[in-house]
Amino acid sequence: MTVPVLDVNDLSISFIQYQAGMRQRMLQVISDLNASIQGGEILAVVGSSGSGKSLLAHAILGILPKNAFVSGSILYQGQLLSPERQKKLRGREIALVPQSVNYLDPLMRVGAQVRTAVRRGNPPEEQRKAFQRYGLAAQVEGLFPFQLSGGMARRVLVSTAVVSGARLIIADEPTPGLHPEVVAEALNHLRQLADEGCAVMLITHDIGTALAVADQIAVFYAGTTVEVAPAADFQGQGETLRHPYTKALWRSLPQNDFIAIPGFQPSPYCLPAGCLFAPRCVMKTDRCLTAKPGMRDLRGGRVRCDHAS
Ligand SMILES: Nc1ncnc2c1ncn2[C@@H]1O[C@H](COP(=O)(O)OP(=O)(O)OP(=O)(O)O)[C@@H](O)[C@H]1O
Ligand code: NI
Repeated sequence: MTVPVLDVNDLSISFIQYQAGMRQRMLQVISDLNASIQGGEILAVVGSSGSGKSLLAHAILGILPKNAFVSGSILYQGQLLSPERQKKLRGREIALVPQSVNYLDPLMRVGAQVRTAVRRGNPPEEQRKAFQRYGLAAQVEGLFPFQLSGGMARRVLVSTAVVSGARLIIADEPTPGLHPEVVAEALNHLRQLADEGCAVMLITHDIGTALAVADQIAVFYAGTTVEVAPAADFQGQGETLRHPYTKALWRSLPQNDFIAIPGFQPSPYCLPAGCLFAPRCVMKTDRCLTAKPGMRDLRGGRVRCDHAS
């Protein structure tokens, strides 16, 4: 088997919080999270707000806040991603396509910004090649970020990732608020990069977006991975899916049963003792309320549920 470009094993993240009287406590926000991406593959990370998607991206890039305490391991090309290695690879082999144009410097022309990201070759030449590839007219390089439309801004952001020559591309929520054509275009760009051999992590809360381009879907819930499934398993009534949450999420979509899952995702301040989904689960037993299920292989995917079959 080939070595995955990215391999996240049992990642946990806690924040040290100081309370009155110098007391401190650890707030666990990510628990035993797993994810892995091969070159040529798009892994979509799907989960509702607060499930830990952005924290995973920040942990990979090495840009977590200073009070974060991390355990578990993140391997890049089979080797541990130490803080030194993260610093060396960030913006070179590992690139972020950020959420919005706000990540661009508002006072710098976009062509110049993209040129500073070039790691190989002649910067103006590489920048122009990227703009041409993404259908940005030559005069766009002279514009400031506020002069770009939403679609142009996405193309500039993806150009920045491409000129860096990255092997691992992390795209955080590239879609909300964009026109459907722009969304489709942004997703196509990610697909092209994967087809050229990159490993792509697409972070989204929308399963529809994920299914449009991803090979694998990792479903996050309350800071952990409950399931990793091939995209093709999201079909019909969800019979081929593994975790009760994934099945319920799939059936809750408007195009399916459109029935919301009762209850709420627990906050890091009051996580359940056993399975994090147990309080909302129709399959729970007494054991689920006390014992945390591990992640296991099942039918070509992975699941964190003792009852899944
Ligand atoms: N610096 C921090 N200190 C304490 N808790 C934090 C910190 N940053 C994030 N969290 C908590 O960690 C959890 C995961 O946050 P994260 O931003 O990764 O969620 P997300 O899945 O990206 O959500 P969204 O879809 O809204 O972007 C949330 O409960 C959030 O409140
Ligand atoms: Ni986020």
